[in-house]
Amino acid sequence: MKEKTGFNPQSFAVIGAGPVGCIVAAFLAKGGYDVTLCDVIPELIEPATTPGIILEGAENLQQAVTRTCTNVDDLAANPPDVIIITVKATATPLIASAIESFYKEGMYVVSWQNGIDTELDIAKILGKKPVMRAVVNYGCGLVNPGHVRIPFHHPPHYIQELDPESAPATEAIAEAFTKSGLATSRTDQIVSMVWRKSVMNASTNPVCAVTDMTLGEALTDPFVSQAVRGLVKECIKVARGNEISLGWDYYPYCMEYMMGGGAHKPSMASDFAMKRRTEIDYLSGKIIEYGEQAGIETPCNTAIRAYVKALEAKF
Ligand SMILES: NC(=O)C1=CN([C@@H]2O[C@H](COP(=O)(O)OP(=O)(O)OC[C@H]3O[C@@H](n4cnc5c(N)ncnc54)[C@H](OP(=O)(O)O)[C@@H]3O)[C@@H](O)[C@H]2O)C=CC1
Ligand SMILES: CC(C)(CO)C(=O)C(=O)O
Repeated sequence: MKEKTGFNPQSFAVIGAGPVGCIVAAFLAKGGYDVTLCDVIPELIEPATTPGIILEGAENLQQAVTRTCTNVDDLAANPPDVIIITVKATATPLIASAIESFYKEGMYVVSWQNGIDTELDIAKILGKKPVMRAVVNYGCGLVNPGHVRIPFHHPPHYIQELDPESAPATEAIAEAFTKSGLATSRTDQIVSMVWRKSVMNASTNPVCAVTDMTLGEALTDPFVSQAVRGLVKECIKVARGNEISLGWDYYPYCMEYMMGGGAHKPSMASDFAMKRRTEIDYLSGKIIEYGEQAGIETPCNTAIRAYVKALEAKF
């Protein structure tokens, strides 16, 4: 069952019971898989077994998971075939370290997150072989613990392994997701896919966080929308400077995708509302870092990162 060519995942652990993790856990459980949902906050996982996770909006479903736990170390007793990481990017290294204590050959770990290079944080600890990166194409928020509102869902989601030898396992995991109702495709262009999503996140998440605006409001406000467009153009320059292909039609695609977000407040706005650390280092921070690498100035990203960091410091 765990051989390279015959990987057939049956058990999944989802780490993080925020809206993104609840969606993954509910779909995989509906697909008939053994699903453990893990979160450090007991109240967030409590409803996941009874009455079950509730999804509403672009997807409508009520589904119980197999079990829950409050500590990644609890997974050691019965290690799952696949671990899906659905926490904010800043928590990834800590989780990878916890997984290391019970990791064994044949287990796979997926970064189902936003942000640039999150998968490298995992690979630094576990090596490349078990690590996969995904690009998530839904917008969501928690109404209550275990109750998720999904304003939009644009399948498919994308996934790729870091080590080419793990490609058959990626195919098997994508198939399990797809069979469960979350259409997911294996790609060999994950870096481009991550950047296509991250340019949107870097251009809107911090702006919506500091202005407390929805995507629709930020993109239609005469002044704020100029800031967003400036960020998008700067991020595109940085991608090009690093020879990362976004596709010839990227600018209109990206503006349309973000406008389609309408009344959704990006996840960084929820972080501000809850006074939590944000993913700014994995969005604007990475754009600035890659800009420096290619000799491209990034004044828009540098400014928005400064505002987010200054406000974050007050939490
Ligand atoms: N919300 C959205 O619309 C979308 C979000 N994304 C991305 O998906 C990822 C997850 O997002 P989201 O669900 O909004 O995140 P949330 O922060 O709402 O949920 C993550 C949960 O994981 C918990 N957690 C943190 N560390 C651990 C740990 N060591 N063990 C167990 N649980 C832990 C967090 O607790 P605590 O709060 O205490 O840290 C939190 O409850 C992010 O990268 C986000 O950018 C992608 C697409 C859409
Ligand atoms: C806004 C959205 C849904 C897509 O850009 C997102 O990824 C987030 O909320 O972090």
